[in-house]
Amino acid sequence: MPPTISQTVEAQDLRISQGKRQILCTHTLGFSAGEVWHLIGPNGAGKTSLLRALAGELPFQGTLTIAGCPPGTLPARRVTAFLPTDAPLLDDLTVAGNLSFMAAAWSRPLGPLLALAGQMGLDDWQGDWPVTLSRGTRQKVALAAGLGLGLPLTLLDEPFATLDIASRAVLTEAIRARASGGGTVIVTTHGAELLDVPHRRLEIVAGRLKTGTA
Ligand SMILES: Nc1ncnc2c1ncn2[C@@H]1O[C@H](COP(=O)(O)OP(=O)(O)OP(=O)(O)O)[C@@H](O)[C@H]1O
Repeated sequence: MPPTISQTVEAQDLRISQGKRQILCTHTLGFSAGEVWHLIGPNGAGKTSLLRALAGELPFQGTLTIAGCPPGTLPARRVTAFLPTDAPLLDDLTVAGNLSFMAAAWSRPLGPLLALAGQMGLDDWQGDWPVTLSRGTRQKVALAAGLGLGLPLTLLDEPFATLDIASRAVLTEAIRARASGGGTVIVTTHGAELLDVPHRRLEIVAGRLKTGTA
């Protein structure tokens, strides 16, 4: 089982840049177990950049820790699922192979990944190769894998964007369930998809992160 973590993310004097331009800063920030955060802001505000910094894919200045460890280090990666838009799949494995690989790589049971895949209508696609799938279907595979792992920190970048209506409902429920199970979930959307999920707001305003209630 992944460790239970009460304070999943902590940041102090965090500054994130793209090239030479600082795009985001915050004095202090903390995300705890069981919380869903809706990360919002206009196009280009820095939402993806923040998620990439949390996932260890973008350098930053200041202090940022995931479960007490710097992003990108092995202990932090073991507890983080990052689902970017167009999340990559392993193209030389079938859909079923991708799900099995993810479960094995994270030492997690395969059942929840398969269950979520089934709820998203992927049962008929298990033997297919990712390269033959539509963008939305690929995204479903990635979401089933990422959320099915049940890791302490789940980062979802516009996860609803390519999903059909039925799968949007499945995803909403999976986000709610992940938080109920003690996970921290950070979700970017430009819409009101999280209306039915208890959550807090994390807004980027003029390059600064502001927290609030939904
Ligand atoms: N690889 C890059 N090199 C240079 N600048 C970049 C790069 N990626 C993003 N940026 C810039 O960083 C800023 C923040 O981009 P980011 O993708 O984080 O915004 P976002 O809030 O996720 O936007 P959107 O809602 O459009 O997805 C933008 O001004 C963007 O132009």
